[in-house]
Amino acid sequence: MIKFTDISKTFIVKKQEIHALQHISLEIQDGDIFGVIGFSGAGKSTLLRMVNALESPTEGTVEINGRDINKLSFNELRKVRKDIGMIFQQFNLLESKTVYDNIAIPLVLKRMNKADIEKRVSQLLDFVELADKRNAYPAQLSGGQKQRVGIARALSTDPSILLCDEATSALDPETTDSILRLLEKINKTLNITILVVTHEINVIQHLCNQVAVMERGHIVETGSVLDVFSNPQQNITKRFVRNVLPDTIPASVAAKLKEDTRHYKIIKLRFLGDNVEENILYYINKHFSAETNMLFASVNELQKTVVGIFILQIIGDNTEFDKITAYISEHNIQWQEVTL
Ligand SMILES: Nc1ncnc2c1ncn2[C@@H]1O[C@H](COP(=O)(O)OP(=O)(O)OP(=O)(O)O)[C@@H](O)[C@H]1O
Repeated sequence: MIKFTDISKTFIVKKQEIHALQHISLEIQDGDIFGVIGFSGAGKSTLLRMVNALESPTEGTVEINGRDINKLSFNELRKVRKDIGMIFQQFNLLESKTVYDNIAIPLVLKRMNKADIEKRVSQLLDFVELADKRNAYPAQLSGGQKQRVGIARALSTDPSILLCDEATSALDPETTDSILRLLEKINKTLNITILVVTHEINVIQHLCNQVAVMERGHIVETGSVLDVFSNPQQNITKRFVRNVLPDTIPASVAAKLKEDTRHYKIIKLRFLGDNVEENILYYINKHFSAETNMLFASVNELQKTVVGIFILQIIGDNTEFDKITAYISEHNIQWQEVTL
């Protein structure tokens, strides 16, 4: 487990204090794919770099499997670092070395013998599906292939934790997808805990099971991806989530509604899992004296669970509206009134 307890980090630049992290407490369980999302400057990389002690906190503690990594001796820290792989947005490969040699670097530094290095690098090349690029140089590779080399290098020492700093931000959507599938395979088949920092919500959506949202050095919201995405609380979270799970009335529909002179209210419904299959709209139309009009609908899948968002105009008086919303609540469907 990785445990941050009340972490703060202040940088001092030209006598000015920069509060990069403020009172962060977070637990990342073994086996998690944990995503930290935030805009540029939120403090994500600083937080990530605390895990392998590339940054040390001004206050607070970082523990890995119960050991405070800032209290380790030099040799102990070296050992812990071997258990933590890291990949980067710009891949950080040595241009003058072949793919094989880049992957072998940590093993050479570890003084592994040549035959064992050969065996391990060959395994890794197969794992990241780059066996045919063994003798190529980084300049001859695509971005996705370079990141695969970075991943193989990070896995060479057989770590139990992998840190990913904007690992797909330099890649096109299709290549991003293939790297996300590879990271998922690493988590599932090698049982490696993955900590991802990103500003791309689709990375969290398609890869992570847990998420923390960072804003100006603080964690403002955290939880399972399903919980946070299906019911975001903070404005920044809503902004991110809206990009992958839209939940707003299209502008042209809103303009028409403004001209509607009938008495109506608007509600947003969020369905999770099996709830989606219930034909609630049919029931409302049949049993209440109100007319419903679907203004917006989206159905997506998150963590293998279906998430539906419907926005309904309910035309009728307030008594019927109250009955309808009571009925919806009874069915454990989240709803909220929406104003234009
Ligand atoms: N070594 C440093 N010295 C001084 N200030 C720093 C240092 N590292 C980070 N900062 C500052 O700390 C804040 C958080 O930076 P950090 O890189 O962690 O954010 P981020 O969320 O990862 O953003 P980005 O995605 O743009 O890297 C920023 O204001 C940054 O300028």
